[in-house]
Amino acid sequence: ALELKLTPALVLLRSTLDQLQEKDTAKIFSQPVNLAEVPDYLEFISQPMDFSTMRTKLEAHAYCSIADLESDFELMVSNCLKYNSKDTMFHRAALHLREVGGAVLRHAHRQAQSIG
Ligand SMILES: CC(=O)c1c[nH]c2ccccc12
Repeated sequence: ALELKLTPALVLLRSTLDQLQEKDTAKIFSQPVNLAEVPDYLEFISQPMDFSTMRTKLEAHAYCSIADLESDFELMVSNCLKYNSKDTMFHRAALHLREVGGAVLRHAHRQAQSIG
């Protein structure tokens, strides 16, 4: 109970990130895109993002709000939509993650308001 009182923001950020990552059932967003395997990736994507990087940033207190977490989530999804053509599993997975992730984030914003 004390931990919840002292660091409710961090607890909420962690639980939101966990819920977002659970929706990535194919685990295509778990780790950074492998630049050795995808040598042209940085020709299209200037700022790569993935869930492991988001988790490192969260634990380093780089996120001050749900909105901060949300912008890295949106960056990660839009990178995927940009790099992968429409007829790929990756592109479809990004569209799906954006939809279901949006619901998770809307709920998290409401919870953040109630924490105050
Ligand atoms: C998330 C994403 O775009 C990718 C995740 N794994 C990949 C492998 C090759 C190209 C792109 C990707």
